[in-house]
Formats: sequence, structure tokens, C-alpha cells
Amino acid sequence: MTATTKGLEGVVATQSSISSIIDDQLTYVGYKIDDLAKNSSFEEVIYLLWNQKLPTKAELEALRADLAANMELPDAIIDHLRSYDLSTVHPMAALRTAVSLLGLYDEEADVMEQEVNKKKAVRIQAKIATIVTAFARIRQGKEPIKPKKEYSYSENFLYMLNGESPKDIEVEAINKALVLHADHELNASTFTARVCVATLSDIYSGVTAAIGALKGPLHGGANERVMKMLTEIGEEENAIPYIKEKLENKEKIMGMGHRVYRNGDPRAKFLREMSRQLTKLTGQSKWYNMSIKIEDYIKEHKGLPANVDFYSASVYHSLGIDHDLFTPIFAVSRVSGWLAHILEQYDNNRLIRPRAEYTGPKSPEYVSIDKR
Ligand SMILES: CC(=O)SCCNC(=O)CCNC(=O)[C@H](O)C(C)(C)COP(=O)(O)OP(=O)(O)OC[C@H]1O[C@@H](n2cnc3c(N)ncnc32)[C@H](O)[C@@H]1OP(=O)(O)O
Ligand SMILES: O=C([O-])CC(=O)C(=O)O
Repeated sequence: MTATTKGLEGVVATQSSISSIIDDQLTYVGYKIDDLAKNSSFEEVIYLLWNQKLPTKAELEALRADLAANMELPDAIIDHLRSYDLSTVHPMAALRTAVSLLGLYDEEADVMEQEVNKKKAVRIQAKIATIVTAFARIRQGKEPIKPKKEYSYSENFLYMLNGESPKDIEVEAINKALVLHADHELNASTFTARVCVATLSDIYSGVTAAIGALKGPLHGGANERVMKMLTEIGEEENAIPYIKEKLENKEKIMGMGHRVYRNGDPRAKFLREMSRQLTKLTGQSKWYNMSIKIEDYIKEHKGLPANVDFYSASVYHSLGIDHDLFTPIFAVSRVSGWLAHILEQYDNNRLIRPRAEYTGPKSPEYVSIDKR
């Protein structure tokens, strides 16, 4: 057996043609994230990840229409969301359960043909936005909003969340955030999805498992905690004393550090700029200024870069989004990557089953229960 590596750092666990990070550059199917963030719609990125090529105009419009047409939820899912204890249930837990439940209402959930799996991918991608927004509205005592067939994915997300036609700047911000979060090689939640479906379990199980992994604070759950931290800091002048104290207590600073990027996350600059613009627009530049101070301090004193979760917090906050919806929004984007990886895994499957190096006691003598 080969030596163990804690956290599987540096271990190459599979081959994939979906995304890669080489020399601190993120690419989707070879296309640079910088080009995609500047030019692409989220639907275009979904198409790219699922088909490994950029769509033509007609292919893009067909996917947009297909997604919009599949966004409505079965009534049973809405009723189920209403049945949760809305004062305590975290939206990520609600999302995990609702996606699992969605599988029960898909007659083809266990059909394993790849063409059928591709159709299920559209259904899941479409409905996940509706689950997040319906849950958000139901817990505010409001009715869920039905999607508009003519809207883009980002427009529908904001429309179903807020119940009004979104402004261009909001659509642009959400679209860019969805593009930037869509895929990231073999991150923890994507790996979870692949491990799950490599047993030839169904696509709903794979996505449900991935949502569970994304929820944790060391992964997607960090963005909500970044905003909690900024709120606790409150004012710019408190930022450095707060961070110093956390570091002295050996606490981690959320949104900082990354397993793969040691020199900087190529997505952070886009979110940083969006944060600057949106916080200025809402008269709340203090969130951006505070974030800059923290980023500079951590870079200088710990050598750690801001990751994708750091500036997404002040971006979503500026859009008026509840803080506990930040990680569900990450899921709405990353599900596109999970689905691409699930389809790729099915295409060339082998059970994923590594070994463990045993460190427990060796050959203890068995003592009968009455003598213990
Ligand atoms: C979308 C995403 O999932 S991006 C990541 C989101 N997660 C976060 O933002 C949570 C905060 N960050 C972290 O916990 C880590 O940086 C991770 C989980 C992202 C990466 O972890 P790893 O590659 O395992 O690094 P690891 O935790 O071993 O840290 C290495 C060293 O840097 C320190 N370090 C890493 N991140 C941080 C941080 N955010 N704050 C303070 N110190 C940190 C560790 O304490 C450790 O120090 P030590 O060697 O003195 O013990
Ligand atoms: O890749 C990782 O380890 C974390 C992740 O999902 C990302 O940065 O988008």
C-alpha cells in the first residue's frame, strides 16, 4: 500500500475533462475562468460543463428554455417545505432533504441510461433554484413565485426570491457569481458526488450527498460565516484587533486559505470588484473596506489568500440576500459541476474504494463480557 496523505492532499484520484487548476489558473473544459467570467451566461457554462463544448446560439437558447420550463416544483415539495420548523431549519438542511425528496417524484430517478440521466440533470439544475427561493419565501410567510419562461436562470432566481423583476446590475452580479462557483475540479463536494454514484447509485443520491458535503464550514459553508464575522466586527477600525485575537486563539478566519491555491484564488478578483461596486451603490462600503483590511492582514501575517467564499459574502449581502442563503446559492451554481462530474463518472465508472492505514490496537486478547 502507498503511504497515507492527510486529507488526501496532492493525491490524484481520478481523470476528468471538466475543469482543471494548473499553476493557479482555473479553466472549465480548457476555457479560462477570466474569459468565462467576463463574457458568459450561467447557462453557457452549464452547457460547456455538460457537453465539453461551447453552445451555438440555438443550443444555448434551447438549454435556457429547457431550464426555465423545468423550474416548477411538484406541489408535494412545496407542501413539504411548509412542514419544516421554519424557525430553526437551516436552508442547506432543507435543500439537502428537498433534493432527496425530489427523487421520489421523478419516475425516472433509477433509470440509468445516460440520455435519461442528462434529462434528470436539467430537471435538478432547474428545480434547485426554485427549492432555495421557495423555502426563503415560505419562511417569510410569503407564497412561492412561479418562474417566467422567458427569463434567464439568473433572472428567474432573483425573481422567484424577491417577487419582482430584477435590476440589470443584480442579474449581472448573480450571473457572474454562478459562473465563478460552477465547478472546481475535485473539491470535497464534487468528490463526494463521484464516490456516491460510483457505486451506481442514482443521480439524486449523488447530488444529495454533495449538498451535505458543501454545507460544512471548511467548504461552501464558509461564505455565511464570513458575513457573520464581518457583522461581529461591525466597524472598519475593529477589523484588525478582531482578526489578531482570532489568530492568537488559533481560530481560523473564514474565507481565507485554500487547499489548492497557495498564491491566490483567480475568482476572488471578480468578487472583490463586485463587492466594491455593490457596497458603494448601497452606501455600505464598510463591508468592502473591512474585507480588504482582513485580506491584506492575513496575506501579510499568515501568507494565506482570500478564497471564493470571502468576497461573495459582501456581494450577496449587498443584494439584500439573507445570510443563511449564501451557501444554498453556492449549491445552485455548483450543482452544474456536480452533475457534469456525475455524468462523467457514469461514462467511465469504477467503484471508488481506497484503503486505510490501520493505527488501532494489534491483536488484543478477547475478554468475555462478564470479565470486562
Ligand atoms: C469553496 C471552498 O471550499 S474554499 C474554502 C472555504 N473554507 C474556508 O474559507 C474555511 C477557512 N479555511 C480553511 O479552513 C483552510 O484554509 C482550508 C480548509 C480551506 C484548506 O485547508 P488545508 O489545505 O487543509 O490547510 P490546513 O487547514 O492544513 O492549514 C494549513 C495551515 O494554515 C493555517 N490556516 C489555513 N487556513 C486558515 C485560515 N482560514 N485562518 C487561519 N489559519 C489558517 C492552518 O491553521 C495551518 O496552520 P499550521 O500549519 O500552523 O497548523
Ligand atoms: O476546490 C476546493 O477545495 C474548494 C472549492 O470547492 C472551491 O474552491 O471552489
